[in-house]
Amino acid sequence: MDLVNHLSDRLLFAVPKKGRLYEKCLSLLQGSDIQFRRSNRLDISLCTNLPIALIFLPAADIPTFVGEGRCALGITGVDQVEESGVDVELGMDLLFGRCKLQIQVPENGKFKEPKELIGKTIVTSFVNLTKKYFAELEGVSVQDMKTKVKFVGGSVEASCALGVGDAIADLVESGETMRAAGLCAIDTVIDTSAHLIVSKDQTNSELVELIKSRIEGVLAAQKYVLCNYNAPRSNLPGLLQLTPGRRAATVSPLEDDDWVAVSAMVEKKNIANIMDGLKNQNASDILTFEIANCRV
Ligand SMILES: Nc1ncnc2c1ncn2[C@@H]1O[C@H](COP(=O)(O)OP(=O)(O)OP(=O)(O)O)[C@@H](O)[C@H]1O
Ligand SMILES: O=P(O)(O)OC[C@H]1O[C@H](OP(=O)(O)OP(=O)(O)O)[C@H](O)[C@@H]1O
Repeated sequence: MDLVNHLSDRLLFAVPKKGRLYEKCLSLLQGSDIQFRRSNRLDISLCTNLPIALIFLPAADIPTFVGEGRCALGITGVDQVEESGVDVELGMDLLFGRCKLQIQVPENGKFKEPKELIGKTIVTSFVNLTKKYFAELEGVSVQDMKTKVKFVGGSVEASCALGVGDAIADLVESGETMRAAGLCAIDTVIDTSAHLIVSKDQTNSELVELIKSRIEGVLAAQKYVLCNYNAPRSNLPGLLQLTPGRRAATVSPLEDDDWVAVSAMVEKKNIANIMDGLKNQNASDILTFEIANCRV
């Protein structure tokens, strides 16, 4: 099929083709019912149920494609957006791919503070962010700074041991890679997480809003459970303080006038404590349900 000729009337949505964000993006697309089949080795997939084409790109290239208006939407890390310096709208924090770009030095080496690295060589995949950081540290423009910033495309953590640089600027999530390489962080350049990014030139706001609303629904379904219980009417004010719901709890009458049924969305991470509190205030038949999907 001549794919390119099928793109003109579709919204182009750039998603990472591999790496740390890939699996989470696929499950977000699945939860949003954006259906597609990805053919082997092909980086463009036409959606079968919406006028969208998914463009699979390296996470680092997505800001450029969206920033230049070639793709209306994209998913990538804020670190990549800041590194590219493009003007895109940060549409939504997707709450995964959370990590920090940090300045790291050999653990038992001579450098303890960022200022001691002025004039030294820093190795990174984030050349622009690292230059900006050191230019600010030196109090000069990027052109006039003394610190040298060297690009490598991956395995940045090996650079100090191999003598390629004095320090590195690299992403840290659990800290395992850094510790295994005998490095420690002495400062954070930027905190990052995956975001939905939106082109300022996009022309299909209706479809963009539909996709945003579906993704918001997937995120809310991950964050909340539905909690149902029966409550003595007299205890309702105290019980509703525990389960106020996202907007408000649903309270329905029961055959027994002294009791009501309550249904509310509750944050998953608090559910055990909330159920204990409901029980202490004489609620009964307390049930919680996973939310498969929702619109919020
Ligand atoms: N350890 C991590 N934990 C969480 N998010 C990360 C981590 N490493 C990278 N990311 C996020 O994922 C984005 C893409 O990084 P990744 O290393 O997967 O890129 P890649 O170069 O496309 O893939 P690969 O490393 O497989 O070649 C980063 O810009 C960052 O936002
Ligand atoms: O703090 P941690 O949980 O150990 O994660 C940090 C590591 O993850 C990223 O690399 P990745 O493994 O994606 O491969 P790369 O080095 O090829 O970029 C990053 O560049 C670090 O090396």
